[in-house]
Amino acid sequence: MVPLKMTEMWATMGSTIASFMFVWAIIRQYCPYELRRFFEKYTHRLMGYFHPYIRISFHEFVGDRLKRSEAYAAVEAYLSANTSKSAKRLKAEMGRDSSKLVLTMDEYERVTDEFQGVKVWWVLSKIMSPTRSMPYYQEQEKRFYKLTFHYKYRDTITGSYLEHVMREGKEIRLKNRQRKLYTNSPGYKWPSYKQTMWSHIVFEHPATFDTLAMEPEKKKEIIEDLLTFSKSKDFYARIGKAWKRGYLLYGPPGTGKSTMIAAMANLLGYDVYDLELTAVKDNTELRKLLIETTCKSIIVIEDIDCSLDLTGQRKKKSEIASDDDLDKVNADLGRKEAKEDGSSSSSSSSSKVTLSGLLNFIDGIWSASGGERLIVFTTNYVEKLDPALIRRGRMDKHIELSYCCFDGFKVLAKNYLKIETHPMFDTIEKLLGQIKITPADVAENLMPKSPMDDAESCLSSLIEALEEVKKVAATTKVEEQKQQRILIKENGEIPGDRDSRSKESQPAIA
Ligand SMILES: Nc1ncnc2c1ncn2[C@@H]1O[C@H](COP(=O)(O)OP(=O)(O)OP(=O)(O)O)[C@@H](O)[C@H]1O
Ligand SMILES: [Mg+2]
Repeated sequence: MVPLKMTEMWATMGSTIASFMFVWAIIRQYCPYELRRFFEKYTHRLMGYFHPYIRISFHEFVGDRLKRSEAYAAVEAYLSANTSKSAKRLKAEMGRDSSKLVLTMDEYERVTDEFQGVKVWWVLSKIMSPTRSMPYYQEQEKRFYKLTFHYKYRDTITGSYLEHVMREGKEIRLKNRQRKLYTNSPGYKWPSYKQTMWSHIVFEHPATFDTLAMEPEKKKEIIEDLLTFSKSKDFYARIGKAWKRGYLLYGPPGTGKSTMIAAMANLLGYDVYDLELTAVKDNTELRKLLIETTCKSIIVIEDIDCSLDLTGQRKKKSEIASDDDLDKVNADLGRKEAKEDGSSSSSSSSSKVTLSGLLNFIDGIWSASGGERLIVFTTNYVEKLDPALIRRGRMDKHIELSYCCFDGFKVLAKNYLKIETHPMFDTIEKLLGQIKITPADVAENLMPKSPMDDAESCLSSLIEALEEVKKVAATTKVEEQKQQRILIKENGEIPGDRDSRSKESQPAIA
């Protein structure tokens, strides 16, 4: 036999492939679905003998097509983030929240990925398949990602690589999702057929830690604490503790407690559940609300001191007990109330949520479901709260939001006026050292009141306001001293500190 020359060999191979492709194209076009599947099945089997590669498919819809496959969505997110730079044909779609354009690889585009030195290939393909539900024969597109790799790396790819793709893909999806602000407020009554007890809107608060006015070291410490928490899944599992953390934010009105919650949610990419405690019927409903919260969320109870008469419940018991017995009563109270399950309700509110119900909500067995949750309480009067409610372990971190310091002012000046330094800053620093003014008041004075207002006029208006506060505070102090002298003269009585709390929230000389 005369050996074939190279060029002839290539030509023979080329024509064989071309004829095969031609036959395949005719089969695809004209053959019924069953015959095509049959042909495909045996071609794949035949190819398997010569082809040392393994393929794994991730179909978009599995089974009845009602729900998109989680695995497919994770692969899509992973590839969109990791390989969209190398893909040459991309598909652009608005994200589910219609806020930004998402680029994913186009159909039949093939991209390469590398994991621990092993190369793999991904292709987005589609097949036509008949739908069963239709009364007449109809074909529908079924998309799937196909992963190809050499059979030598089977264990690595089916094990750690796919685990890595799923984990990263899920994380990317969580990060890109539209975040939500939930409420259980009665204003948002849910219809009886609705499954969930929470109503929600899109969470779009612009506050960040960069725009928050507070001492830089304190800010840094809080950010680090939050980031450490969000990365500590394994740590919490190891020490046998539910993956959640409690924050108590306290301080006078207008010092940035609510703003900080928004900044926390934006830093970690969490949803926010704003729990209106007075709208919760009883402990059972509170537990239901808790179960319905998802992971990666912040559960907020604002103004916890006003939410329920929690301290009142304890005072009634304490009236019949001596001071020494008080601690014991307090310790037993939780257990008793748990048994009563709401019967010892607060008289001042229609809500039957008890202190023990709330304590259970924070760290009972149910609170562990879901994981990765922050519980944040805010209050203007930390001293009014029951110690059991805010003890470490329940409220792990206590953060005081206080009056505006010079560092805080500089953050506000940068946000509002876009300036980092100005000759008037010295006067402002001196005045801020002498008086107490909230960041909310400083911010209000830095806000331009007309289009003509520039940085200088805003700073002047702030200095005027600070001078005014200083004058009022000085007059108040003189008045108080006069009152004190009169009382001492009349009764020899040294005035107690009963008014000190109301003075706290007033502007005063520091
Ligand atoms: N520390 C801060 N940094 C930046 N802006 C602040 C700060 N504190 C207050 N503000 C401004 O003041 C407004 C009111 O602040 P915020 O609602 O966070 O106060 P709050 O402490 O929650 O008050 P309240 O105790 O009355 O609920 C905010 O919209 C924000 O613009
Ligand atoms: Mg607030």
